[in-house]
Amino acid sequence: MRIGCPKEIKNHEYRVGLTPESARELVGRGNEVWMETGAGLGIGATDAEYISAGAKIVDGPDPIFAECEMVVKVKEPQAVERAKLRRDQILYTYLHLAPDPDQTRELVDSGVTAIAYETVTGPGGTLPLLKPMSQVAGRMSIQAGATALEKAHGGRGVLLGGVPGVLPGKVVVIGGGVVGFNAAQMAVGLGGDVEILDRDPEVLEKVGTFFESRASTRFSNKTNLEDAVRQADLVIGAVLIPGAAAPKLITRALLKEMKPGAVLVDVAIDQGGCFETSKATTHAEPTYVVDDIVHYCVANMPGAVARTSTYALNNVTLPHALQIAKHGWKGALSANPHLAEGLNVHDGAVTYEAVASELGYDYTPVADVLA
Ligand SMILES: NC(=O)C1=CN([C@@H]2O[C@H](COP(=O)(O)OP(=O)(O)OC[C@H]3O[C@@H](n4cnc5c(N)ncnc54)[C@H](O)[C@@H]3O)[C@@H](O)[C@H]2O)C=CC1
Ligand SMILES: CC(=O)C(=O)O
Ligand SMILES: [Mg+2]
Repeated sequence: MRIGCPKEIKNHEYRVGLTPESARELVGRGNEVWMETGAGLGIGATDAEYISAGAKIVDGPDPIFAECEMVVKVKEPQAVERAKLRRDQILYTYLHLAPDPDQTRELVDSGVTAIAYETVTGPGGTLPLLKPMSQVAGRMSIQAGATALEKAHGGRGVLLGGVPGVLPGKVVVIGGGVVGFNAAQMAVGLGGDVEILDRDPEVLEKVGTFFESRASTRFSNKTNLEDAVRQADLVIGAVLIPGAAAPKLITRALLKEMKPGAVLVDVAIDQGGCFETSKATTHAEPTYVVDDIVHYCVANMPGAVARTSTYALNNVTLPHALQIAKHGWKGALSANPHLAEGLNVHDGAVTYEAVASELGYDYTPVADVLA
């Protein structure tokens, strides 16, 4: 198969879909890999490294979108990229369609076969292609939140770990999944006063057992959540209902009851955000203030630590890319029901139920397109 990897163009996105090592694996199994010139520079990988891995370097994204059977990316295609997608082409990347009607419509209109990393499943309902980026974003959320808490960045001037004789900052993590767990690990490590809320008793048991007395846990209902948020210096929004838009758990009215200068980090922003006042920001301008509360809502947090993130991402995306390249998308998805969960759009149809119901499309089950 001819596989292409364009340079990412989202604001401050430095990751790349394929590392030179991944290109080498694909080429070694008889595939062609076309890399856009400079695609790997954000992770320190030069064109020369891709060439020695067996890839071909092409000028600009156009040859990739025009001539490759599969396009491997990191972020959702931006509008100029969507205009280049073709029927009979496979797009393999993060999509986050539920909160993004424009992207969904243009993917549907293009006829492309779009496989979303974030909805590919693993055993036990896990999301193995989202997991490494959630680990990164969870860990980064505490760094970002700690910085935003500094006065010069609009925060209330609280050091998360406190100092001897002064209490630490209160960190409230909403959602104890991968992002929440990793955020809690960092916050505990810094000496913060950490509380984790979730509504899944098994998640609460897992984090409770792991953190023991180093973090407290509470069931996430409206009363408990509001009580925790009122006390917080830093709130991490880390909830997910797979494929669906995030529920709005902190209303604008509740902001007025928070401590002025407190910080909200909405990691769930790529699914629309879990705070009513969240709107996506970029690494260039990551924060804004509403009612004295600092909001950090960067939708591609891992892009800032591109090298770590790209290698972590390729570790989980490459095995499926190899299968798609070997068997074609239909063969690979038919053989692997977990990968089939990744199919969001095919030949003008929406094939992921939560996206279809969120955005008012007819839902076509993946089984129907594989038949
Ligand atoms: N902004 C960014 O750069 C990045 C964002 N993300 C996003 O972070 C979000 C979280 O991802 P993961 O941690 O991997 O998901 P996960 O599925 O591992 O964890 C989500 C948790 O939220 C809990 N939850 C659902 N509704 C809740 C509620 N009402 N109250 C409390 N908890 C609730 C679930 O029980 C689950 O434990 C996703 O939207 C993901 O796309 C992930 C990576 C990067
Ligand atoms: C998960 C995701 O959207 C990201 O890593 O940017
Ligand atoms: Mg994202």
